[in-house]
Amino acid sequence: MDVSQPPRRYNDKRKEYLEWNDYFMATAVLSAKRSKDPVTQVGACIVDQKNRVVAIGYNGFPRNCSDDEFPWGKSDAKQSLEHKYMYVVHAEANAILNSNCTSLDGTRLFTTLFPCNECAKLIIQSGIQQIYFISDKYEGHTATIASKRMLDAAGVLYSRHVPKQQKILIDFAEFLDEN
Ligand SMILES: Nc1ccn([C@H]2C[C@H](O)[C@@H](COP(=O)(O)O)O2)c(=O)n1
Repeated sequence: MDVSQPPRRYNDKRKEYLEWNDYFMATAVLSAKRSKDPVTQVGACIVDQKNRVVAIGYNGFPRNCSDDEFPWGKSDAKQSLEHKYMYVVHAEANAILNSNCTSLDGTRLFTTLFPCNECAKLIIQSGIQQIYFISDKYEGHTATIASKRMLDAAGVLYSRHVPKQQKILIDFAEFLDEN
């Protein structure tokens, strides 16, 4: 073998890189891993027209509202002060609030769960133009019907993300000192 020339494989572009949309949705999934919700962990990632990540968020209680004091339970009593829905900030809302840019006009939102009606209001008002989602588990629920009604009226596109790579492993050891 001609040792002066590295094996061909090191001369060519790596081929197993993440496609853009898988990269952005994986960022949303990773963000969801920060959620303390025992039932549903949601992550969101907002991307601008130059494929820059400008915001990420996950579902959780507001700042200074302790995850160990506020309730993570859920009950049928919609107005109960003892269930999470009264307090949790949705992942999409957190992403919008966390954005590091002055305007979200023309951006895309990658979210692990289809936005509810309250998030749809924020998405529309913030100028987000397209939504990619993984789960629509609340399809047919009132909040989702209202969400889609507003998104359709406002011309915000939404579609289910179809991953090129079904699984992405994060193994920190892979980045240890080169062997
Ligand atoms: N579009 C949404 C909808 C819900 N969430 C959050 C709110 C809760 O923490 C959780 C849902 O809990 P479940 O009803 O499944 O027990 O997901 C969100 O972040 N974005």
